[in-house]
Amino acid sequence: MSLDPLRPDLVPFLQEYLPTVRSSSDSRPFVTLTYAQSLDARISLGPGIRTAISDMETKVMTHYLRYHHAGILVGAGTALADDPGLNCKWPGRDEQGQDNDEVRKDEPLSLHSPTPIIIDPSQKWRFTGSKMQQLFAAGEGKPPIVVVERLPEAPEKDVRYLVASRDAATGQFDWPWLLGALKSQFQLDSVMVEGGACVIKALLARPDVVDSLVVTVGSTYLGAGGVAVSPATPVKLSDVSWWRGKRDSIMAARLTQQSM
Ligand SMILES: NC(=O)c1ccc[n+]([C@@H]2O[C@H](COP(=O)([O-])OP(=O)(O)OC[C@H]3O[C@@H](n4cnc5c(N)ncnc54)[C@H](O)[C@@H]3O)[C@@H](O)[C@H]2O)c1
Ligand SMILES: Nc1nc(=O)c(N)c(NC[C@H](O)[C@H](O)[C@H](O)COP(=O)(O)O)[nH]1
Repeated sequence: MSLDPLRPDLVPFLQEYLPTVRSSSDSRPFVTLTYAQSLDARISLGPGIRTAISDMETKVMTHYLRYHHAGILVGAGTALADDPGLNCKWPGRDEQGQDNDEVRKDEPLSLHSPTPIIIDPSQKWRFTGSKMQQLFAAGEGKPPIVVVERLPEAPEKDVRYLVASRDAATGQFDWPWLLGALKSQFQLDSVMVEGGACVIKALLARPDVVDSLVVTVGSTYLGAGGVAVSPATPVKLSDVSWWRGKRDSIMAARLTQQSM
């Protein structure tokens, strides 16, 4: 499936939320948390159900964001439910370094696609047979880094593994450690987090590791059976901007450290 051109006003709208070069002494990558939700704050029709919320205009925007990140991270729940490709289909930048829909037609899509990162402690997802593997084989995407609790006895071909530490309090992988390892061991200086619910909820509470938040709001209700993304406690935002498309709107913002 090919994409429509990017709506030009999305370029200035997103500019201040895109990854900036972080100082080499920074221990973690630039992190953008991004997802699409319905008007009733659902991200899918139900657990494990792949649900299109974004329309073409905002889908292109997601690929534009992918173009600007070195890594793209999802939880195992999303990898299993959606079988995502996680590549970048958006064209690229011209010789002047300007974002441009008309360039890069002849380059392989893998060149500017981010590296997929799957958080899969108990290794339920398989690269073998996935859409991601098909894209990699066709030169249209990169192979993944899978974040695991221990190395598998039979590692999958082309997969790189990151063995992660669990946070003593939550039993979950520790985000600052994990992000730091993606930078120090895999040289990823920017990571776009695409979900799903478990990952989004956890990171909405982490202004210490999230630099930008980009939420697409689709003009649809998914109903009470849908998977909600309400964080455990209130979250305050700053630097809020809205973009309005034909059907969807996009909010870009930053999480704040302030208490309510
Ligand atoms: N609308 C959107 O933008 C969007 C985006 C992504 C996913 N989705 C939807 O979300 C649903 C999946 O959500 P979900 O919450 O089940 O899955 P998820 O993708 O958040 O994955 C959850 C799993 O990831 C692992 N995990 C995540 N963080 C971890 C951590 N810190 N430490 C250890 N393990 C960790 C665990 O195995 C956990 O069970 C699907 O229906 C999918 O279609 C929607
Ligand atoms: N922006 C956005 N709008 C949506 O309507 C939707 N369902 C997702 N979901 C994000 C999740 O990561 C999906 O798995 C990927 O969007 C799969 O995308 P690709 O296979 O790479 O095209 N994201």
